Amino acid sequence: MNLGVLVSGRGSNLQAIIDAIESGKLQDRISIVISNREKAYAIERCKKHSIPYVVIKRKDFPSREEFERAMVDILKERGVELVVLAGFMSILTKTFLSAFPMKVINIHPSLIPAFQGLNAQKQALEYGAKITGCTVHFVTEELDNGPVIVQACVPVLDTDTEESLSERILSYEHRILPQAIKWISQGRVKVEGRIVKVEGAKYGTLPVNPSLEDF
Ligand SMILES: Nc1nc2c(c(=O)[nH]1)N[C@@H](CN(C=O)c1ccc(C(=O)N[C@@H](CCC(=O)O)C(=O)O)cc1)CN2
Ligand SMILES: NCC(=O)N[C@@H]1O[C@H](COP(=O)([O-])[O-])[C@@H](O)[C@H]1O
Repeated sequence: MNLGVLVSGRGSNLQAIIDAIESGKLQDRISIVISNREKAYAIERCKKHSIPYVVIKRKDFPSREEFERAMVDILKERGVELVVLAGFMSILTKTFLSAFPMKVINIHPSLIPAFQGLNAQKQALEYGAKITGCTVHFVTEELDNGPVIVQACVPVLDTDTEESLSERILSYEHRILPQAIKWISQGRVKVEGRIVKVEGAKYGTLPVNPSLEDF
């Protein structure tokens, strides 16, 4: 599958995809990386791994619609079959999503629908949660509440700061995101309304549901 990865920041989830491809665990290829921030460290990762990238900034367009259309045009030109939001910090509208129906996935650092939006890790701490986690879901117009592909539970420690909890969650993000991409690439992810089933995957055992097979 041709992947298009959208980023805004450090790019550690992008790196997890790169590592999975370079190790042979993923047979897919990253056709293009789009960053909406010029100084995103994810861009340095693209340079290091010779991955095509482009910076497309919202402020360079008169409307959100034209911003999104510019991204769609590049992704279509590159023959992208699956769009992966890997720390992409802009809410997508129908303009973008209608161009890739049920072909956009996102990694979110909580067990959605809990703690949607920004700073999910901080929300969990402030709530006093003892368990949080991360989710890979299909992206819909609704924010952080699309059909769930896979979730991982992560404990919250009394001593946790936003940084320590974020790092613990990231260690699972870096596994469930490549795994979700692999399952989609294998054609095993079936969506019926809001229900997602991964054919042949083992459900019901934590901390990851369904159980990972490759990461
Ligand atoms: N239609 C959707 N778009 C996006 C989703 C989604 O589920 N549906 N997921 C997000 C990723 N995300 C959390 O996982 C997220 C990203 C950004 C925001 C947000 O409030 N963005 C602000 C700008 C914030 C900034 O620039 O710092 C905005 O777009 O106005 C919330 C959640 C990706 N898109
Ligand atoms: N609401 C979206 C959101 O909070 N996404 C989160 O941003 C981080 C990006 O890290 P990365 O740039 O190192 O992959 C990740 O923790 C991802 O789950």
